Formats: sequence, C-alpha cells, structure tokens
Amino acid sequence: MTTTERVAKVVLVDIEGTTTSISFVHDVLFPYAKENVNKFLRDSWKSDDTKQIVQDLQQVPQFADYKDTLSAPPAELDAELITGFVRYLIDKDLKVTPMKTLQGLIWAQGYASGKLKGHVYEDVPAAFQAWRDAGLRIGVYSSGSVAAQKLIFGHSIAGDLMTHLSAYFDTHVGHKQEQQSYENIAKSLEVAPEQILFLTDIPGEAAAARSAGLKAILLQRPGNAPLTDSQKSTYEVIPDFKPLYNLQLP
Ligand SMILES: CSCCC(=O)C(=O)COP(=O)(O)O
Ligand SMILES: [Mg+2]
Repeated sequence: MTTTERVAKVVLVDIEGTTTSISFVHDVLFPYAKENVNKFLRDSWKSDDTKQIVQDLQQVPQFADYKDTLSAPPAELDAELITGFVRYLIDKDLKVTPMKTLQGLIWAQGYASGKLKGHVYEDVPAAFQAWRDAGLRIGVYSSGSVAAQKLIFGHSIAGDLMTHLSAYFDTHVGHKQEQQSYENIAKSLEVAPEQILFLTDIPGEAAAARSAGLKAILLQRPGNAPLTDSQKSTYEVIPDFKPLYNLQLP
C-alpha cells in the first residue's frame, strides 16, 4: 500500500461508496426515482425543465437500444415511453446526464416531504469539520447531479453539511473515468492538480484523477466492491475518513 502525503488545499469527495453507502443509493434513492418518475413526468410534462430533459434523453444513444426492447413501441412520444426509458437506465446504472438531472428533481420532492434523508457515514461530518478547521476547501464530484449532491448533504442524517462544501461537480464537467474531467475541475478550482486530494471507491476514477496530477486515495467502505491486490498496491486504501482527520495545508 502506498501512503499519500497528508497535505492538500482541496479535498474532492465522491459520494456513492465514499461519503455514503452504496446501499442507500441503490436501495433507497434509485427505487424512489423509479417509483415516482411516472407521476413526476405526467405532472410536469409541459414545463420547460421537463421538456428539455425529455429532448436530451431522446439524444442519448441508449434510447434507440431501449426502443428495440419494446414489443410495441408507442407511435408518439409520451410520459410512459420516457418513464420506461428512465427505469431502464436506472436498472443498468447508466450515468446519463439528463437522467441524473431528472433523478435530482424527483428526489427533491422526497427530501422536501421528509421521506428521504441523505446517508453519510459517521466519520464524514467530523472529517469535514477537521479539514475546514485546517483551512482546506472541500468539493464534491459525483455522477449524481449538482442539485442531487446539494440535497444529499443539505438533508443528511447528520444535518446540513452543505456549510462545509464550497464546490460541486457532476458529469457536466466530464465523466469520472476521464482525465480531462479532473483537469477541468482543477482549472475551475484555480488550484494546481497536485494540491487536490480525490477520495473515491472506484479505481478507474482514481486512475483518471491521478493521470491529471491529482492525489487519489481509495475507500473500502462496507459493501463496496472488493479491490484487487494490484489496486491495493497502486493506491492507498482506507476504510473511512479517520486516517485523514489530520490533513493539513501544504
Ligand atoms: C448525488 S446522490 C446520488 C448518487 C448518484 O446518483 C450516483 O450515480 C452515484 O455516483 P457517484 O459518482 O457518487 O459514485
Ligand atoms: Mg463512488
């Protein structure tokens, strides 16, 4: 296991498998979106936001694949067809940007009604506080939309954690396994890439971040996919944020 230098100006955190359990995302958030997508689309079908999302969803390459799975595709585009497509994307966990935007709008209703509360591991609020006390900035980079990120941290089981966060990035900045995305993030943060520490559960994301010059550490939270010996020797692997409570500015 390599050991990462304990200095950074910005800590960039992934959500699912890093700050938050995979189970919360897959067993609570995704089912909530699948259950409520039809009503959401019917209620808002004529709104500009929904019209834009529907238009963008039709441009997604997987839309044609989905229609091929239907024995009798509808002649006209309607809320039922888009509902089916959204559920198809969620089942395949495809991180398609307009679907992620739509999920965020649906979850907003769940958080507002109190049916949803964002899961965060117990070491997360303490780490956020310690890093901010040490003068570091904290940013989020997730495939979930920026709106969804703000909801999960703003309505978390540990209270409003948004007060700790100063930057949010989603797939509008690029996909998480692409080097260019991390270069874009460093540019946007106005920080040299090597001053950013990225925390994630996915080795492909850590590799992309590292190729852009960021530091990267892997999380092995309960329920995360097991890491190979090669991955464990390539990256520092930690079970939670506690080993990082003492991060300092360079
Ligand atoms: C922003 S909360 C929901 C997380 C989500 O939708 C998702 O796809 C998780 O992606 P991540 O990049 O955080 O692993
Ligand atoms: Mg993740």
